[in-house]
Amino acid sequence: MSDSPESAPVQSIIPTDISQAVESASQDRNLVWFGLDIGGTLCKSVYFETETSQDKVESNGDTIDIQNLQHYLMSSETYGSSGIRDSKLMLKCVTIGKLKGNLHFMKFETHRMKGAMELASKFNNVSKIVLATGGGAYKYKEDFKQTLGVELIQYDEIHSLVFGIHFILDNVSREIFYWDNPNFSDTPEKRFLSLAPSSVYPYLVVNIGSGVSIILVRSQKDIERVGGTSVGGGTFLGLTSLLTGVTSFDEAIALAEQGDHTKVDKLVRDIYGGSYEKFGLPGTLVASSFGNMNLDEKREKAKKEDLAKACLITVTNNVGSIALLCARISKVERILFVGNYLKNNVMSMRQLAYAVEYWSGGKNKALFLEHEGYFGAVGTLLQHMN
Ligand SMILES: Nc1ncnc2c1ncn2[C@@H]1O[C@H](COP(=O)(O)OP(=O)(O)OP(=O)(O)O)[C@@H](O)[C@H]1O
Ligand SMILES: CC(C)(CO)[C@@H](O)C(=O)NCCC(=O)O
Repeated sequence: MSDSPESAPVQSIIPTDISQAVESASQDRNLVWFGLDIGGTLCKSVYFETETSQDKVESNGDTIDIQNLQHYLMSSETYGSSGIRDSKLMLKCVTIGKLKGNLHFMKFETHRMKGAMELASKFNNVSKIVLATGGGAYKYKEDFKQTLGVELIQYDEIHSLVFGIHFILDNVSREIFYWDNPNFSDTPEKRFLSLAPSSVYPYLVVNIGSGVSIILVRSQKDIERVGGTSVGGGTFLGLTSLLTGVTSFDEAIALAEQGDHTKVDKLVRDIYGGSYEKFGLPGTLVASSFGNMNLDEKREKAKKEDLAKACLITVTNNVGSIALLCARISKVERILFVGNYLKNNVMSMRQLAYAVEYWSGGKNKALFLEHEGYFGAVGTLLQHMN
């Protein structure tokens, strides 16, 4: 089988040369289950701590490594230089396939994959196979085999995402939320919706990762990638780093929180002196992102904070308007925004909520999910175990 994504099947097809390994790992009930979503910026990892692995701890020769692994993962919420565990998202007592257990959510920067593998190599024999999706499931397949002797079983990233969303909606009651009055009050209310997966269809899912994929989901299995844009979370992080010198996403967000993008962007009112009423464009609308930065006097006054905020608004508005166009073309009202760009990024969520509500005349609503970046990784476990 080719490792190229172009030739990837919808679900994993296990090649002959590893089918035996997979078969024996499945029969032997793999001791430790990991689902990875190895993206362009972040590697998301879901660890399924099962009752089975607890049984094995008592009776198996691999006992020490499993206990060490479990202890290593659970005794801290940070690992190495970029790894973190999102302990608040942990799910207790979920059932996947025939197994019950707890789901733990972790992530680290993909460019640190080599270090992560070195770390993993310290826990021998705990897993013969690891389920994986995202571009890195292809890019790092051989490295996993060579370094760890682990077979990466590949699953398609968009199908994994949708399977993961469906499962989480089915298992978590406070998952979907929206922002009430996103632009009219200083502290907009975050409100949860209880929507059964079956009543959420059809919907558009806008996955804001490094780049952005927009998927029309008619049912769990009837999905279509209806759009995308290369201007996504990677663009925000890249441009903000370039313009302000920040070195992390958290720093970029913190800077943007203090900024004023109107010092950088050219607004409708800068051009009209007010609103462009005939076509419903308010004076405060951005007419041209970064459109004031060709002027020396404006450039001198723009602070790093303002530049960071302008980057955030540029990316967010662009994603919002492409999402809305896709929703119109696809004739759907519900738009779910996911992906790690939204992590601790209330500014972008509010902006998306406001833009979607405003430009659709209240017809469309922007919805968000608590497990924002982990659906793909969860989806690999579901596809393999069900
Ligand atoms: N700790 C972090 N480090 C780097 N980027 C972060 C971090 N937290 C949030 N982000 C944002 O999340 C984006 C990556 O999101 P996500 O993990 O959903 O995508 P990805 O899977 O890496 O990308 P793609 O799906 O395009 O391959 C980054 O581009 C950045 O904007
Ligand atoms: C390439 C992927 C699918 C990798 O997850 C993502 O980064 C993406 O959808 N980028 C946008 C590509 C485009 O449609 O222009």
